[in-house]
Amino acid sequence: AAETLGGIGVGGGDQLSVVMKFGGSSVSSAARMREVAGLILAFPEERPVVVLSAMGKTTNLLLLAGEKAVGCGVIRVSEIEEWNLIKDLHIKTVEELALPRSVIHTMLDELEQLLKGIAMMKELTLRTTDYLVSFGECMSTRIFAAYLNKIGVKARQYDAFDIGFITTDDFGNADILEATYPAVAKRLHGDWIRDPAIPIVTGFLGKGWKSGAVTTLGRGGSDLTATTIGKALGLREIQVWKDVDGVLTCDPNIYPNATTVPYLTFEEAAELAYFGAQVLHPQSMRPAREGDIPVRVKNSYNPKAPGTLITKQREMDKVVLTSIVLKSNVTMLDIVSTRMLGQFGFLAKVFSIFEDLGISVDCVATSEVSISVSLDPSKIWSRELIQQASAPIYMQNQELDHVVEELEKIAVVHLLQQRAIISLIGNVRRSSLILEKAFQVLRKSGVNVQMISQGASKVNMSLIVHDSEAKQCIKALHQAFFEDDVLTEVEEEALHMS
Ligand SMILES: Nc1ncnc2c1ncn2[C@@H]1O[C@H](COP(=O)(O)OP(=O)(O)O)[C@@H](O)[C@H]1O
Ligand SMILES: N[C@@H](CC(=O)OP(=O)(O)O)C(=O)O
Repeated sequence: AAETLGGIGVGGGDQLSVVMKFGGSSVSSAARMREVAGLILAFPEERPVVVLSAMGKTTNLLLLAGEKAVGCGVIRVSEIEEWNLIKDLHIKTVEELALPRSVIHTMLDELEQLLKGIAMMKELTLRTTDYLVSFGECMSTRIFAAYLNKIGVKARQYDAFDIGFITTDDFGNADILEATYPAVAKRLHGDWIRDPAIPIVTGFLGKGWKSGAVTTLGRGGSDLTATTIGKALGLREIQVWKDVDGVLTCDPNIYPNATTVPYLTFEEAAELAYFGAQVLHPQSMRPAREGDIPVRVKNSYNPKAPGTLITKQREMDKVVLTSIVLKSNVTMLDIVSTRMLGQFGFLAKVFSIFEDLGISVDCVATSEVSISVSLDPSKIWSRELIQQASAPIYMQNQELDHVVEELEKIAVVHLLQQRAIISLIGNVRRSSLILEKAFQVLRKSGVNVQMISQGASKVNMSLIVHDSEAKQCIKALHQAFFEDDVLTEVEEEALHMS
């Protein structure tokens, strides 16, 4: 028979049923942690695995503290502003939750030692950076598990790198390896059967299979931790709790009139994330799709809102456009063959150069003798964990110079910077309608589209414009597709035809 712990029914025989992931904004303070505990307890019929990100902006603060430690000297480490903010936030949270300081004391000591080590070595490798940022998730989960136990809800903290999250050794952007699924399932399920307690797992982290060192899954990687656990355990549902009402029709920071998209397919969500919507980690849909486990995006600040439900299929008949996504600071390359190689030899060579340099391409357009590509900004500087906008400009340029140098052996290359990709995620069966409307809007706004990429994906059409015009375009497109009540004739016709 199921015993009840603090309102959550946990019977040893029952399977874990859902994964609930809470992002940094959901657990940014003691008050928020209390609310999150309340949210978990509000579903007493569930047996959740909880995945947490670092509190608030801790990951950014750790990165900045590390950068400062490189240049400040051991003695001044204690004065690093970001280190003090991290320390104060975690100590304050522990105190406000009336927990003993010992919950995070060792972690804070180790973190200070690490910053001193960085200061002493005057260098911060990618491997050390991952170890450094891991303290964020290691602390938030320890605090939250201790709090649940204190209020009588049995919980057990886990570091993902100790329970089978095996990854490649690409520090800062590691990929999860297949061996992770059986290992994580065995550990979490086994512990649950033996001694039921809500697992509280660190998001974002893994263990490199060769190095044995802590790795991170790329910014926002806790979403991927959650879907990986969902697939590993074959759970009923994966919930990702954010600070917005779900996936929205566009980034609310760009245009506040964005509204919630109630349903998405895995494919739509993956494209949306890949093309830059910060709301989901680009790789996070893969395990959910493979395990066919629904993902629900919910707002921890507004739990009553229905959120977004992401599943394998959905009714597409009435769908025209679902969401508009912007990827800024994109670099384009126009590569015109010098005809030293035949056409297929030319294309093969261009892509082998990208492969050799580890550079990902987002959009591609070709003619007989030329090829235009846009380069994924986060991938060009993937070795830089801090978001690309703040990556040192010399580093960006060095990497680009290298690409151009290699390509110039077989082609004339024009580098076009400060471009933006506007991705229209929607029903590609209505591509003519979507493009007609989009081009009408852009023409009225006086914007010239520099490249179009459509066809490879069933749900996405991409337009490249100049960065300086992009936000204005998003606003105008949003108004035309989502705010004009009256369907235009052409839309009605298309809907009738379907
Ligand atoms: N299309 C979109 N839908 C929803 N949120 C978006 C979208 N594009 C960008 N965002 C931003 O993503 C944020 C949520 O993602 P993230 O910060 O990773 O959440 P968390 O840290 O809670 O996991 C939102 O606060 C919003 O500003
Ligand atoms: N803390 C990590 C991982 C993460 O997923 O965070 P969030 O869920 O707050 O986006 C980051 O900031 O990248």
